[in-house]
Amino acid sequence: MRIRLGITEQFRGYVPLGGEVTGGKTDWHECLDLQPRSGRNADTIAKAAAARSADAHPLDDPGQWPPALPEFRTTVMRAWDQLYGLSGRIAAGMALSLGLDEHHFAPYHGVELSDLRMVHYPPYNETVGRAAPEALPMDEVEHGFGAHVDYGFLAVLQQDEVGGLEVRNPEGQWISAPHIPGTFLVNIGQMMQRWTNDRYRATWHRVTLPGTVDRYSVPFFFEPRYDALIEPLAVCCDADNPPRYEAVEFGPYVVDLFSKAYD
Ligand SMILES: O=C(O)CCC(=O)C(=O)O
Ligand SMILES: [Fe+2]
Repeated sequence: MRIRLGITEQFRGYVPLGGEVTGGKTDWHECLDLQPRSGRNADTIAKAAAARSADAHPLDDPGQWPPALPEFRTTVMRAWDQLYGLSGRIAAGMALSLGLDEHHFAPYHGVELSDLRMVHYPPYNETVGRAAPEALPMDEVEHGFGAHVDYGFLAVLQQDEVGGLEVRNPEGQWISAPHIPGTFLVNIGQMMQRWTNDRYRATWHRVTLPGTVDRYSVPFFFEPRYDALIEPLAVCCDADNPPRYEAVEFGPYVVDLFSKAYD
């Protein structure tokens, strides 16, 4: 397929059923990752980010779009802009909650690695599994999406009413996170945990194996800039609670994680 993630040399595009592995197990979902032309390795992402002009839309790339759906592009770009704006407002609220200026995180926002993802969980059965592009080993499939934390700043997610998303509470129990009409579910990502020195923990979440109906979800991953240096905030550290994390540059850090997830 022309826009398959693996062949586009981008961390974006179509990922077929069986094409994603979480925690060592093959997941039961397919998805489309819509994100700026960012390149497959740390160097090309950095160059693309530096060269991007202010008036070009982050998703403005003809190679990105399924050719059979001409209106898809306009709709997705509009959704992208709204979700990016909403995420920035949530980040401002989080800054205020930490006693910081509301604009504190603004210099760290970045379009180049942010990602609008459309996920489909087909009904789970042997026939679909055997016919999947990666010919799924059915005895190894345990989840629609295995337990994980998202990498970046935060994720703003919409899901249909089918259900199956679970989050882990501080006691280690998995609790259901059902569809609530008119709301988004917001997951904290790893970088927010590092910034806040564990005051805000990244949300462990997973999706159970689907039943007999299709499930759809649309997470938007709001990520720091490629060159954002993430280190514990002074307001979250003191003599009794010293910094627990080294500083990391987000771009190279996440490119390394992506490479392990898809190759
Ligand atoms: O489908 C969902 O509800 C969750 C998807 C997810 O966790 C992800 O894409 O990182
Ligand atoms: Fe996730």
